[in-house]
Amino acid sequence: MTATDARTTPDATGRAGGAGLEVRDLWKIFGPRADKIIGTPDAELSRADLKAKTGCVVGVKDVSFDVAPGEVFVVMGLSGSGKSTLVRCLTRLIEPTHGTVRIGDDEVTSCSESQLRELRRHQVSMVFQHFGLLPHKQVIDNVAYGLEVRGMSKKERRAKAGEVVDLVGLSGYETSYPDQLSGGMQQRVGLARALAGDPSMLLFDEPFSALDPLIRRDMQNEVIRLHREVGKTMVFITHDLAEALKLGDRIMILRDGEVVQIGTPDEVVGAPADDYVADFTSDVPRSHVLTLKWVMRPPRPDDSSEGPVMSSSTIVREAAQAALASDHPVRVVDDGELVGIVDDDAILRVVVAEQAPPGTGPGAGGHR
Ligand SMILES: Nc1ncnc2c1ncn2[C@@H]1O[C@H](COP(=O)(O)OP(=O)(O)OP(=O)(O)O)[C@@H](O)[C@H]1O
Repeated sequence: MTATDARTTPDATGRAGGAGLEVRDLWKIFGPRADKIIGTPDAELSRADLKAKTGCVVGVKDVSFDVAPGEVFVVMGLSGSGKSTLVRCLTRLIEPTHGTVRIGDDEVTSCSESQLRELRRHQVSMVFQHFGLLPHKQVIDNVAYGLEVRGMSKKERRAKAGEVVDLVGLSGYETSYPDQLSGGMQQRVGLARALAGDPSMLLFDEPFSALDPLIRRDMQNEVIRLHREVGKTMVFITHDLAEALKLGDRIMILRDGEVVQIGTPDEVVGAPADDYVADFTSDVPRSHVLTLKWVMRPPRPDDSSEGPVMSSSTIVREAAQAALASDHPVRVVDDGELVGIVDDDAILRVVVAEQAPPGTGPGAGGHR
């Protein structure tokens, strides 16, 4: 998902698709002498034991991951798992206790204060749950605010803001004030404001959790559409698995500040790393997420060569109709090579499992 659009201008690095992110050995421990804990046996204590012994709380514990330019990377976990702390450490709104963060060519963890300001103004934008709009400014000026801070002329910034207002579907509301807009529309202003400066990365911290379910769905679709149009790298925090599965190219699941699993949606659902992830994913309609890769079997010499041909990344639900309508099993072909066969009953097992009690269907354990 790295499409670009004529409206997108290249970022500071000359790319339109966004910057990559590299996080290594990142820790955030809140409390007294937190930096003395890393590397000692105390660092291995559970969160509760460490708090009891030292008064310190582990927010993020030894987290490493990479996000590719243009990727949508979702960070998911229950309340208190460290999502907000992690995302704030990426631009040092919270100072990490240990570890390195690189965004594009910048090593964030060794930037000076002025370099950090530049990075936050030009490279990385954040969208929060609380929109943080300026109530006395019109939509257009809220969107243009970051450009104003950068010193762009009024004419130029209004022109740029007009473009992104259009991009997020708010044309006609340029002169409205935030309190005249619904929650969903206010969050569109938040999105437009984040996009206005052509950042190479967008960080979303539970931006839609306060919205009604239907509006929330619209906004998720909006993010998918915007991503197709502008192709920015996105790191999206949520505690909602359905949102994570819908938006993420990959998902990182946190528990008590630690990484439990990093994988594509079908990997997280098809091969949960442990019971914690399995519990999370047990209610997911598997046919909506699992791909043929998870249900195919190796080809046999006596298999029919007349079945419908599909790639292993086809979602089971999308394959079901053609597969069940055919008298021959599906031939799974990747790059011209026959890699597997999907029989009707493999499809039915997934579909029927959706009616079964959670956790009892195929794939509820860890098959890979
Ligand atoms: N300033 C702070 N001082 C001490 N502990 C903190 C501080 N900020 C966060 N924590 C603790 O760090 C842990 C991770 O919190 P964090 O807010 O990052 O989790 P979260 O996954 O974002 O949760 P939520 O979804 O509720 O926002 C929690 O145990 C929290 O109590």
